Amino acid sequence: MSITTNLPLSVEWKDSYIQLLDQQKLPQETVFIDLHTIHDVFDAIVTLKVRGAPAIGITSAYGLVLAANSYNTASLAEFQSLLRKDRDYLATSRPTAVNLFWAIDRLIQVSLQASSINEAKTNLVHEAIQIQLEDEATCRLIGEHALSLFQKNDKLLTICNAGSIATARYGTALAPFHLAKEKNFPLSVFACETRPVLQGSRLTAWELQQSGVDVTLITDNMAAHTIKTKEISAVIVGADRITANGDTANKIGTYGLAILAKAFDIPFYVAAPLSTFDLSKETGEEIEIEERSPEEITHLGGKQIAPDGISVFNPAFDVTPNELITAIITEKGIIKGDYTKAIPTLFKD
Ligand SMILES: CSC[C@@H](O)[C@@H](O)C(=O)COP(=O)(O)O
Repeated sequence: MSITTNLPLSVEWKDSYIQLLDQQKLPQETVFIDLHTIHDVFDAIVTLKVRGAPAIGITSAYGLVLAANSYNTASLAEFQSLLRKDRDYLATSRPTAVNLFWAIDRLIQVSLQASSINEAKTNLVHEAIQIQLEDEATCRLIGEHALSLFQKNDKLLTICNAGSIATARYGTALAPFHLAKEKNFPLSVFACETRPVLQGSRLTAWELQQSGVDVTLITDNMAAHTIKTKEISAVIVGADRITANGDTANKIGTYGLAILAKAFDIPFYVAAPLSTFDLSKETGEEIEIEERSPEEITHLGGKQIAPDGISVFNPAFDVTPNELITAIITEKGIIKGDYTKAIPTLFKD
């Protein structure tokens, strides 16, 4: 597999601990932090030091490995029960991205199949590494499929950071840009800054600039004007959870872009791995939307920008209804039309 970018890995297993790219410090500083306990992992997820659905999944899987390696019990049943408790603890870190639950449940299954504690510990670390390796291959395939939808010199619009640092590598919505660079295929992208915590300006602008991709930063309220005046050909976004009917939760602001895409009659694409689908939920109504602290809105860079005591509503995600989604791009190919019928075909071998 060829590697397109020199971007650092956002998550790396270092035999006895996790090395994490601190995404809160970007773009000013490229700082790595070491996570030694499941509590370090919980804190890193809650404080967005690691964010992006697949990266949260990978990190939480390694978090369970850290937990498992710390248990001091001779009983396999007790080991499994401790791991289940720690799984439940990590599950309370952030509710919306299903990749978190998907990854930690994979590790629980592995622990239940083991016949000794040593076997469980070995298999758990192998499974976590496997999740990360699979995600890299998956994201590259998503990038190839996405690129097949674009023409030379297309200008796209995106929001948040669904990039290399939100995944094992390449990203989902940003994968076609990394691949286009590798293939000398001219593409450009406008990145919405993504209030309130600026994943677009801090992370996407940084990541694509590092990779030499033609990226232009705009504020979120410039999207309609930009689509019109810059002749944007399509919008492409990532996803945190896709339900059985194709409704898609992603970063707050995504729904608005989907409505704009319809108004301008341009395609609206969602790029996501199969690990982001939640077939236990029929529609987006059932997705829990994380609400985060008011300070993310009332403060910017540590400075207060709103009056004391103001009421704040701070949902971190919104749900785009399936009828606004032109196609969903996955590692298994591109689906469109009746998602309730198309999505199950992705899960057939
Ligand atoms: C490939 S990442 C896809 C999504 O997780 C991404 O678009 C997103 O909404 C991330 O939100 P965040 O709050 O930064 O974790």
